[in-house]
Amino acid sequence: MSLSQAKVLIMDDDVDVLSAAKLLLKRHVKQVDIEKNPEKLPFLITNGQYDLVLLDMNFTRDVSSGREGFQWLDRILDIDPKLTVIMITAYGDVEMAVRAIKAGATDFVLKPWENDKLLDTLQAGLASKKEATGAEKTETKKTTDTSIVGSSGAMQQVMATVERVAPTDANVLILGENGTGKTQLARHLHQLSDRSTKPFVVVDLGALSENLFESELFGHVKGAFTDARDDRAGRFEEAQGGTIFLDEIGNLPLPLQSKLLTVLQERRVTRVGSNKPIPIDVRLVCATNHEIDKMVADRVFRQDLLYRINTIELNLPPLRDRPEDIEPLAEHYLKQFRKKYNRPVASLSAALIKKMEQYNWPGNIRELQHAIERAVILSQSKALQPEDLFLKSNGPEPAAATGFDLEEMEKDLIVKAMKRFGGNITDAARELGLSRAALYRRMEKYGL
Ligand SMILES: Nc1ncnc2c1ncn2[C@@H]1O[C@H](COP(=O)(O)OP(=O)(O)OP(=O)(O)O)[C@@H](O)[C@H]1O
Repeated sequence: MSLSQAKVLIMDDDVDVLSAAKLLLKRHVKQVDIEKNPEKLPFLITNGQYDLVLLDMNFTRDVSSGREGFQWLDRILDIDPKLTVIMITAYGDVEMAVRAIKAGATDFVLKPWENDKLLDTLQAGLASKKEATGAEKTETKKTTDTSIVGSSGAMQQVMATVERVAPTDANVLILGENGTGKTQLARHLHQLSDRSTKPFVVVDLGALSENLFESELFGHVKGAFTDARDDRAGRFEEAQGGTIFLDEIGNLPLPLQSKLLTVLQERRVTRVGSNKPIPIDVRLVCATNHEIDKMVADRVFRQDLLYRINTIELNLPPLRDRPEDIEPLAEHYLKQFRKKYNRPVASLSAALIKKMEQYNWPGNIRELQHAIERAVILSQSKALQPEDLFLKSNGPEPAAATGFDLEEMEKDLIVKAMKRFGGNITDAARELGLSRAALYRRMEKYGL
């Protein structure tokens, strides 16, 4: 849809913003209405009379968190999921803009805006929403992407082993730091196996409370404990014929380690509260980011269980040890997120690739994925630039930063407040609980 055909609603509690936007837009769109009170939103959009809503993130009642803006965004998309919603955010609030787009907003504009930029954003928003709704129908059937990106020497070795062992029923233990791709590799292994048409069941043992472990893994019968209102199959039974992936196996408490060992030896599970064993046919893949050998030496992990689960051991190296994989992974995510968020970013600049290769990626592939997602959402250029990529600082924190330096903290707060309010001294001072003069004095002191 072209902008000149669009009916637009602007929702902001600042009347100056409303009148400035209306003045600009009425020359470019078919209809423009303004509204100050967000409570009227549901009523206004229920009849589907608007093509686009320009929505403020920060209503006065909730100036800094944007929470109210998010609530209204949710509400709008509940009523009309196809509506194009463009968020208005204050300068310095990009974090919130990123969250809003992930939550379903089409795009955002920063306040104060440049008129041409605002018109471009609205036009692009209207065009992209249409494409997205068309694509939606074909996406629904899409299965999880199990491809493994990366062809460094280390990954080639891992992949060669995976291809060899996938068709067998050998138990596999995958070792690696958080975010190195252990779950992804387990999925891939399952896809390559003869069990690929059967279930792949993931159990995150790190996220289960200790008293739930047993019934989650092995199931329970009605009345086995207070909350057991019905018979329930455990995850092993769910995985029947397929693969069960036990993530964070290092978290399994010792008593359950012996139960798991028995299940693996006998290939049968017994639901909690029952005495009837059920035969199971599952392939077991486990993973951990703990030093499992050390856990055995410390007697917190049973050696005989380790022997059972690590018939084949795969080591996924951290990303910093395979820098050759960084660029292909970044390209992979660039394509994925460009499509998902309908962004015009086409490539990675050479300077950005260099910056990524020099970084140590403590969060590994997951961190890289999030960094590219954020950069794609925020970037204004065709090629992603180093400044588009927000990274935690390299290496450990300097020793001084571990203490509390009051002056540093004060300076930091002032910088943040000034950013948030786009350099507006009055607003920043109010947020900091200072008079304007006191804020000026401090800014001078810190050379800001
Ligand atoms: N080789 C790869 N190619 C493409 N994407 C990958 C690859 N490895 C991992 N990913 C993606 O990176 C993210 C993190 O991977 P995954 O969850 O498999 O890591 P993990 O090691 O299991 O993490 P954790 O230790 O926190 O459980 C996922 O979104 C996954 O799809």
